[in-house]
Amino acid sequence: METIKIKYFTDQIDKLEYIDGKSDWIDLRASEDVTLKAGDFALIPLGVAMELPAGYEAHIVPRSSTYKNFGVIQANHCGIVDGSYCGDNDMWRMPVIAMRDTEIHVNDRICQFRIMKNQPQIQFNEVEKLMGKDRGGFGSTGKQ
Ligand SMILES: O=c1ccn([C@H]2C[C@H](O)[C@@H](COP(=O)(O)OP(=O)(O)OP(=O)(O)O)O2)c(=O)[nH]1
Repeated sequence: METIKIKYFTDQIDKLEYIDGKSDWIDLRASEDVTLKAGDFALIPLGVAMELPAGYEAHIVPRSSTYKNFGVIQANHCGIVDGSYCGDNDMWRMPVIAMRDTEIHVNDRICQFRIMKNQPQIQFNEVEKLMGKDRGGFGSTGKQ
């Protein structure tokens, strides 16, 4: 079990909940009404700031139903919340592009997140040649 210190910027959204059993991703809610025209970009405020456990970051992605329900695509595809994003004003946001005219209402569950362990420290060791066999890529194994 890990503990996350959380600050809510509004009492208009339900508290975040870890639900055991179904999916361990945690839904995030819009903390304001947002009206968008097709093609608009917006940073949807998620109404929370958190201090993650040491050595963790968080990944934010859409819910499976986000596009169907709201007609928006997450502009950065996967949001990365660094552990250092833990100040009193570091509210989480979801960057979106509207594909149709749409309304997102306060307290709508718009995306989801999980925490992930930071990768180990990495140093790059430059070489002239790699000894592995070329694998090919980008369709090299065909279609079927
Ligand atoms: O979908 C996201 C992505 C990021 N963040 C917050 C947390 C993250 O730690 C911070 C900065 O993100 P990142 O470093 O990926 O963005 P940047 O474009 O490099 O901005 P910066 O200049 O703030 O580093 O913004 C969000 O709230 N939602």
